[in-house]
Amino acid sequence: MSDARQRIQEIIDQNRVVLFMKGTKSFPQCGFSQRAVQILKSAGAEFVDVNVLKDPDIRQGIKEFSNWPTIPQVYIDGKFVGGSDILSEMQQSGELSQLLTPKN
Ligand SMILES: N[C@@H](CCC(=O)N[C@@H](CS)C(=O)NCC(=O)O)C(=O)O
Ligand code: FES
Repeated sequence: MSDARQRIQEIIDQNRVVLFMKGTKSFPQCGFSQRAVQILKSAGAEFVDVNVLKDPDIRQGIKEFSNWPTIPQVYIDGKFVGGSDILSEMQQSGELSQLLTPKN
């Protein structure tokens, strides 16, 4: 396993909700990432942010890991959920709050 792959696996194993993004949740550096932050916040999610701009290996690695070409990327319970468009759709359908509700 590559170093980036291993680090990504650890991050998603150790944190229930993770947003791989450009910038940080307090200072997003792209509108798409900002939208993802807003959606997660409005859903009341506690989440960890990973700034891919600070780490080119993670920026590339997360695309391969998820088989998804763009940032932001959200993981919930170790599973890839999607980018900002998917997050927005799931917010509107109510699926997002369902996913965020702990199962046990
Ligand atoms: N429609 C996408 C928008 C995300 C997007 O287009 N991201 C681009 C620009 S920020 C990207 O990650 N490009 C590759 C890169 O910058 O590494 C979504 O739903 O998340
Ligand atoms: S950084 Fe340019 S669109 Fe995201």
